Parts: sequence; C-alpha cells; structure tokens
Amino acid sequence: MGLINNIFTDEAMRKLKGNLGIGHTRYSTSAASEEVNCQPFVVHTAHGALAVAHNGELVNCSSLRKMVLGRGVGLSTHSDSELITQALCLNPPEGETNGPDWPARINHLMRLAPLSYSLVIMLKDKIYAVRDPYGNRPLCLGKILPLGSSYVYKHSSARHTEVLMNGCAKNGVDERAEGWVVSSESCGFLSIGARYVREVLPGEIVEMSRHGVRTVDVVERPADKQQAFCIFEYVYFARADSIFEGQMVYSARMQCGRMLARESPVDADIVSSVPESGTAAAHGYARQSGIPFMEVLCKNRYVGRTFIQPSTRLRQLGVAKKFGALSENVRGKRCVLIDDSIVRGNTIGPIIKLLRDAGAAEVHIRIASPPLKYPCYMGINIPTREELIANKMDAYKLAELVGADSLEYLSVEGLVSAIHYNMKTTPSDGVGGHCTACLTGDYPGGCPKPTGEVHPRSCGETLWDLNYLHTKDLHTKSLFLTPDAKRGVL
Ligand SMILES: O=P(O)(O)OC[C@H]1O[C@H](OP(=O)(O)OP(=O)(O)O)[C@H](O)[C@@H]1O
Ligand SMILES: NC(=O)CC[C@H](N)C(=O)O
Ligand code: SF4
Ligand SMILES: [Mg+2]
Repeated sequence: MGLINNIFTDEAMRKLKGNLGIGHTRYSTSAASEEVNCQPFVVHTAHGALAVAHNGELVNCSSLRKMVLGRGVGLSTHSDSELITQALCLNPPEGETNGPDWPARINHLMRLAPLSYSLVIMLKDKIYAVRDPYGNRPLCLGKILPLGSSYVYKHSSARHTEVLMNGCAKNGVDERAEGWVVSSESCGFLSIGARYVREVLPGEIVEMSRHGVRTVDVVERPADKQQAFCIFEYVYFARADSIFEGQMVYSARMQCGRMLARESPVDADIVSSVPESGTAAAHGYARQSGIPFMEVLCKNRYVGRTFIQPSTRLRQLGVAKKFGALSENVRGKRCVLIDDSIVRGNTIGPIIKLLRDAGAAEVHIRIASPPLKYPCYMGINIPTREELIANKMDAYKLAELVGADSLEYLSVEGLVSAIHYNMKTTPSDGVGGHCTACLTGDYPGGCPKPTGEVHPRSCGETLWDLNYLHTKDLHTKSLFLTPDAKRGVL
C-alpha cells in the first residue's frame, strides 16, 4: 500500500520479467482500503493463471455475489473486482468444447454485470481489454513506437487499469508497433513513448497478443439505453491532458468556464482558480468575461488530491495543508474564484477565509459543474446523499456559510452543452451520451435499491444494488465489428 513512487521503485520494476503485464492504482469504492483488496487479483484456474485489474464499481455487486457464491465459488474479500475475477472462471452457459473460450466467458460476465468497469484480463499469452456496454468508465488504446529501447511504465494518478506489451515488432507481426498499451486515461502514453490510438468502444472486448490487436466481440446495451460516459471524468476526475471522445479534457473544462461566465457573470477585477482542477475552467471564464486571470493561491505540490482520500478526516487535513494565499495578487481585489466542483464542501470555506485574511475585497465563487446531489454507485466514491453539501443547503445559504459574496453553479444543460461543444461524436443513436446521475438522479442502468446490508467499505453505509442479472437484455453485436477489426487490424 502506498503511493506509486514508493511501491513501484526502479528496483522493483527491474525485477519484472516478460513481455506483458497489467497494473492498477486503486481508488477504493467497493471494499476497504486494505492490502487484501489491492489489484490485480490473481487466481489459478484449470487453464492457467488469470489476473484481473478493474477500474469502476459493479452496480449489482450484491446480487452477482449471491449468484457466484451459489455456484459453489468461495470469495476471500468483499471486493467487486475479486467477484469479477471469479465470475470469469465460470463456464459460459453455451458450454466450451476445446478448452476455455475466454471471449465467451467475458461476454457472459458482461451480460451478468452491465456497469461499471474498464478491465484488463491477463492470461499466459494474451491480454483482454474490456469496457462496459454503457462506456461508463474510460479506456483507451495506445501504441508503443519503435525507438529501439524498452520503456518502464510509471503512472501517478489514481485508479488506472493498464497493460504493457512489448515485442510485437520483433516478431514481425506489426511492423509499426513495438507494443500496445491500454489505460483508463491516455495522459500516461507519451511518457512511455506510446501514442494514443483510439478509445475502446462501449461493450468492446479487445484481444492483445503477439499476433497483434483485434476486436473479438462487442456486447450491446439494451436497445432503449444511451451510452453513459461519466461526465464527472470531464469535471474533475481525469487528468487535464487526457483525451476522451476526441477532445482534450482541458479544452472541455475551459468550455465549461466559458459557459459559466455566460450563465453567471460578475463585476470583478480578477478571475482566479482553486488549483488544480479548477484552473482550466477559470481560464475559460476569464477569456469569456474579458476579466484578467490572476493566480491567488499557491498550492503545496507535495499534497495530493483531497477528494480521492478514503476518509473525511484525511480529506479535511489535506485541504488545510494544501494552499497558501498570494497576498499581493489578491489584496484589495474583487475576485471571482472558480472551482470545478463542490462535493462535501471541505475545500471552499477555508480557501475563502485564506483570501479574506490576505485582503481580498470581494470573493465571488463560481463552480464549473452543477450541485452534486445524488450518490454514485459506478466508481466515484460519493456513496451517500447525506454527505453532499448541496443536499443540505442551496447556493445562497452555502455562500453565507462559507463567507462568499456570491456563489453560483453551472447548470446541467450548460455542462452538457459545454462537453458536447468540441466532441467529435454526437449523442445520436445512443453514442456520445453521458451519465449525469450524481447531478440529476437519472441512473443509466436504473437506480439501485438499498439491500439492508452494510456496505463492506465499513463507515456503516447501506449497500445498494441494482439486482440486475437479466442476461437476455444484452446481446452480441458482431456486425458492429469493422472489416479491419475482424481481420485483426486497427
Ligand atoms: O467540496 P469538496 O468535498 O471539498 O470537494 C471538491 C474539491 O475537491 C477537488 O479538489 P482536489 O483537492 O481533490 O483535487 P485537485 O487538486 O485536482 O483540484 C475538487 O477539485 C474541488 O476543489
Ligand atoms: N476504481 C477503482 O480502482 C476501484 C475498483 C474496485 N471497485 C475497488 O474498489 O477496488
Ligand atoms: S453518477 Fe456522476 S460520478 Fe458517478 S458515473 Fe455518473 S457522472 Fe460519474
Ligand atoms: Mg480541487
């Protein structure tokens, strides 16, 4: 357990042998932050070892767990990712004739569990990369360029599902690629000499082996369901230099800032941001409003993101240590301060106090996303309504509480249209749709119900479950494969 740099030291990386591998940095959602729940999960099957890493959270963990236990399988943790690993060991209903049919097993899992995951599944000689049929969590494919040297992959941000494969070019299979990588986010590709190729499609199963990369199946959503890519990836979660849906996250955030300036203008001297994630939107707000951008906060670079800490205490301590005021920039100024989101309300109050103490004349808060009011069951750790500050008070009351001169959020329509502004796809035909459930309560697979069980992550929360085991609702769309994909070419 620990930060990437402490665990994956150069020495530890040098010990790794072979030409394929998977890794995971865990942002816990379904079970406690303990070593036993760390990934990848590895099990030994009759057909050799199987390793699985998972970004996301199963919405029907409780019902799937009962089903898997009912098939005589033992589980050693409460992790939904271990559950996925064991479910993959089940024989598919169609049966298997010549040894294990891994694409069929993965297809079976996907029909049992619709949301939410990006997976890498490693066998002795291949890796499958899988994205859930709703495309809720991100996953993208990259190509390692032939530079004549091997690369060490290190990644610093949370909850990534990653693989590294080398050696394809030497086998003459794909002369253009030295190897292939997949990751939840593309931002790490450049640092390992890889280049972004494309997103893994919702429901797609990609096989990566010494023979190259090919799509082996695409599992469809029910006909009446849209794609539901997590809009909060754009708002906060992803790194700004990642690419989703043909646009850089930074550009989408800037566009949110522009929209915010149109919806909620203020008469002020400077526009500034709560670093890091609020900064792109602040630049957008400044450009749109014509008010100059000026930094007012100095961020301690040794304190990481506070929202992703596993407990309230750690989140609050993180905020206290994180910022200092650039007093000469803010003294006597009417300041519009932009942040990407207010979730539990730990961050914004102490920052306003800091700026007031530094002599700010006015502090107007503008938030580049709507109020978060509903829990997320799909991989972002906001499990209860009670902890969300927007359920306790409206923007006016919150402004009073945190000592702001005014406080406004971006509207849901404003956020969605800002995200669509530069997108290369459109939400027609169910493609390019987004999950906005934490903002609207409209859950892509239906709203999970309380089970009466206690959430295994402890803290006494209730466990929710979608009770979804309707395999008939999803089917394989083999016609969806392009001719190139069928031939195993990209
Ligand atoms: O209302 P709260 O519960 O305090 O959460 C919202 C804050 O948390 C996040 O920042 P974080 O420090 O996690 O990361 P960042 O440095 O990327 O902005 C987000 O950008 C907001 O600033
Ligand atoms: N996003 C993640 O990495 C979490 C995966 C999984 N749900 C867990 O809690 O371990
Ligand atoms: S509920 Fe919110 S955080 Fe969760 S997947 Fe949907 S948009 Fe993302
Ligand atoms: Mg922040």
